[in-house]
Amino acid sequence: MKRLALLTSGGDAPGMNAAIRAIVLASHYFDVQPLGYRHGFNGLLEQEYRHLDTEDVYNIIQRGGTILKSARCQPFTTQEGAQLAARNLNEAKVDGLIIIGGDGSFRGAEHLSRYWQGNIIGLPGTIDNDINGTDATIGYYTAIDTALESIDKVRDTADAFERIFLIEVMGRHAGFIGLSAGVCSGAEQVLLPELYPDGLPDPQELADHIRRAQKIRGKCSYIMVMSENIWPGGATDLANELQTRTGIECRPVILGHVQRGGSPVSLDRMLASKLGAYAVEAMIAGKSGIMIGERNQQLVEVPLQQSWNKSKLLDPYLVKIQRQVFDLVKNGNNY
Ligand SMILES: Nc1ncnc2c1ncn2[C@@H]1O[C@H](COP(=O)(O)OP(=O)(O)OP(=O)(O)O)[C@@H](O)[C@H]1O
Ligand SMILES: O=P(O)(O)OC[C@H]1O[C@](O)(CO)[C@@H](O)[C@@H]1O
Repeated sequence: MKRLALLTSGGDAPGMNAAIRAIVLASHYFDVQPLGYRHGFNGLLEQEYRHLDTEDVYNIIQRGGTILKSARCQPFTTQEGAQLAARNLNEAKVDGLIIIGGDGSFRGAEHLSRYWQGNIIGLPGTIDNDINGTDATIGYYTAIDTALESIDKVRDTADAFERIFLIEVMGRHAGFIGLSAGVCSGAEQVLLPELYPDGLPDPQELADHIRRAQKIRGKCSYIMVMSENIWPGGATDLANELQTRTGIECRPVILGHVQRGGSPVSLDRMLASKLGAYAVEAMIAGKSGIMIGERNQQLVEVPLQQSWNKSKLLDPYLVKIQRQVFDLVKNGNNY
């Protein structure tokens, strides 16, 4: 292993820079030359890369985003795209490629491996935490805290005005951010894709829950945390629907891309640092076709396909306590 390349792909996530830093420092430590490709898989198609020195990763561990930039790349998904990427990697004399991204990026890794003989290792980097085989993904913990900071603030004003708020968080297909932010903010209701596998939540049930809260507690604040995509038209349309059904004002708040930014929290920096350094060691040991993850504080090597061919499950105990034990409205409690 003489020359190792790395790129960040898909939605950026806080901690990607910490992973880049770990890979670059470990590469230099083990006498391997690191190349950084920019703009995800686009960089492979455009030969947009440069050598990374230790000074390139100085002072980035605390920064959100990714110094290599990230992107989605449709042309890469074709046979011609992957063949071009393979040719370019060979031309740049790259022996191994580390891809930091989500499950889509890992599918891209598999696609590339059909045309390129070099070693490929994935590092789970996405705020969604929807990658099977690792307890957490780089960026997830920061996204929860970012969402929480906003939800706590909304609660203050909701409490003062005794209002109903629907707060939309990220996670198109996965409710990890929604569940964690809901539990940690003491939300009265959480709407997550995993809870409604066969369709939409019943708006009448949701309206009844709000009405019952007010019957038990009197006029009061009420927070519903919902994953994006759970309702057509999102929080705005659902707020309108529930306002019509309850006759009570319901306000939407869409947190959006703020959840992707910011300085990574310590857990994300730690995870990224471990996974990044280990990925280099695994490369040098000749490993390929794997994702490096962490389970029960142990580093694990997971075949890339396993990272997406099985859905990662929400913590069932957390779901249970949120929906049963903590549902004071359903339990008829006025606190
Ligand atoms: N089935 C596939 N075959 C080949 N390449 C793919 C495939 N799926 C995704 N990719 C490549 O990976 C890129 C990133 O994938 P995607 O947009 O799904 O993000 P991701 O890595 O899942 O991250 P996140 O979920 O955090 O946004 C795509 O733009 C595409 O270039
Ligand atoms: O920024 P984009 O391309 O609209 O992607 C948004 C999606 O990316 C994610 O932030 C994951 O990175 C999802 O939670 C969200 O649905």
